[in-house]
Amino acid sequence: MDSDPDAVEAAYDAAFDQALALARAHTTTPHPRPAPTDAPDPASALAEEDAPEKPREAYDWAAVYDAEDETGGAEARTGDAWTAIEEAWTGDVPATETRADGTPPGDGRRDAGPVPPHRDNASAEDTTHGPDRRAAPSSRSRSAAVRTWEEARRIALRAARETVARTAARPVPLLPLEEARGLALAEPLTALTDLPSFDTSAMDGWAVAGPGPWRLLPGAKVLAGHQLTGADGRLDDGAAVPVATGARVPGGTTGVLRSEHGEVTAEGTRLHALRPLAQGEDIRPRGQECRTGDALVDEGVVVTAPVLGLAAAAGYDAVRAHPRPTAEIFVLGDELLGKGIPTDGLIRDALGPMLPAWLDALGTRVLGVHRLRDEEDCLAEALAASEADLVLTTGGTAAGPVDHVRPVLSRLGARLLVDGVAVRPGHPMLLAATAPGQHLVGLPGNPLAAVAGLLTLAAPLLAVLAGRDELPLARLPLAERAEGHPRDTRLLPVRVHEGRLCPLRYNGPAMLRGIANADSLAVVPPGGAEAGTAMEVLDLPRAGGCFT
Ligand SMILES: Nc1nc2c(c(=O)[nH]1)N[C@H]1C(S)=C(S)[C@@H](COP(=O)(O)OP(=O)(O)OC[C@H]3O[C@@H](n4cnc5c(N)ncnc54)[C@H](O)[C@@H]3O)O[C@H]1N2
Ligand code: MOO
Repeated sequence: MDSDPDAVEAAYDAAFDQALALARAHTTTPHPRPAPTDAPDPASALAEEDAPEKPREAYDWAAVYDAEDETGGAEARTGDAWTAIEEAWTGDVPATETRADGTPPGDGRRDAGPVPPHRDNASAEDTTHGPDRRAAPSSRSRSAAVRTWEEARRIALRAARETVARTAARPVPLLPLEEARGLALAEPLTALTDLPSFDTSAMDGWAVAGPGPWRLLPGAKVLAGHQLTGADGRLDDGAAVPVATGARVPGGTTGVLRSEHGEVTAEGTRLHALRPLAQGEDIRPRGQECRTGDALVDEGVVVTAPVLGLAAAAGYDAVRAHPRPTAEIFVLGDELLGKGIPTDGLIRDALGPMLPAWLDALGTRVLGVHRLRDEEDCLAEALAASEADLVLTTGGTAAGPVDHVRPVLSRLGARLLVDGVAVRPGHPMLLAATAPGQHLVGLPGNPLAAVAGLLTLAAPLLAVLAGRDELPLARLPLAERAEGHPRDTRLLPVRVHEGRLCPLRYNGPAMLRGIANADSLAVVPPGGAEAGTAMEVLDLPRAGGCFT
């Protein structure tokens, strides 16, 4: 892209006008209404409270997408654009009942294969049990209506909770501290000792007994990790002994006089205080931080660097922690290059390098990243063979000629729990139950849309599978107005500056420039939000997985 700002603006203008024309033209195109069906919708049956008040329409994603994609840097005009796009949506579009491949039932677009036998161990509410792995090609999987962003997250959480409930008997390993880093504690960390475990000097100076001046014990001192030398381990009233920070103070000590607050006279035998010394001053009493058996850290808290330190200080060599859930990534697209400069209509795969780092930070063990060609059989084979707790695909979630994710899920008998989310970018994202205890998140190919899918569906699911505390979303005020989508939630890359959220440019679905410079994603409600409004923010998992 031309780096001249005027040229960029002009390009956006042109693209935008074109998109608007497309969107407007689209209002005249009637959408097919799917045949009604009485069959229950598994994801709707999942929870009554998750059901949208009324079914959302199936969007014409192409028209909307075209407009959105080109406007990442030109937010000022999006209000008008959204209005026009909104008009384009008012056509005859309801399609709440679709097959997993996105086609209405009975349109004969693809032969989904024979109906799989009914599983007798799973109910319609079951969000965890997909078909048996490598099950025979099966019937269509039926989708839910497009979900709100909040509903989608709740469904992902619930799906994971049900999986956990079914596998609760799985033993939780006792892991050496160094192996527990990044995992969630499976039981509370309770102190195995008092901390400090002895009365400790907080300063370098002298341990003194009673009021001064004091008599210095000849040749005696107490260093950290050592006993009092040259005395019987106790200080009598009126006595003092040099002491180091961290040393155990001798019995009888009433305070520690800092080295800069004392003066030694009479050829090293007398100690005078240069300022008053309070009773107990600069002594850390035994048990000041905790007593043996006190709860130090709750179950579900991630073992971060400070938790590791605290566990060690409190006497632990090993802790019980939830093993990392596993994930396997399938990056789809014939256009993707693994290295080098993009050329000849080919582009670099941006998701293969990005997702493992984030999954690692989300507490996941990534089993592999595989780039697959846009071939249905190849995808079906790969998905059926995966043993990961969470399978992630990138690309192929839309309705193009090589968008195979939904058809393949249908073929494998997977059940769509979330089939499109009212969020921008990323609305073709999906969540499916693919096998007992296994889920699949289909991330759209557009890179920022993939990030949105990762944080909307995969992050809550993985948090539960990893036994982690569910982190409440933080709220911060907006530094300026955030443009929103008229009807959908918008996830907007933001930087936090002086405690306020500053929206970033280059936030189009195909762009990573905004998110790469972002601290978080702001959850912008439909219609946008004015400066000063407190917005929910999604923390971006920090790559590296150190949680420090
Ligand atoms: N007829 C329709 N077209 C589109 C729809 C639709 O519903 N109907 N949805 C649009 C929306 S919204 C999005 S988002 C994308 C989703 O597309 P897919 O998930 O099918 O992804 P692809 O078509 O494979 O790729 C989209 C875009 O992203 C680029 N891409 C894909 N993978 C990568 C990667 N690993 N690294 C970098 N870039 C990647 C790809 O080249 C495309 O440009 O579909 C819209 N169209
Ligand atoms: O435009 Mo799409 O919304 O990137 O998912």
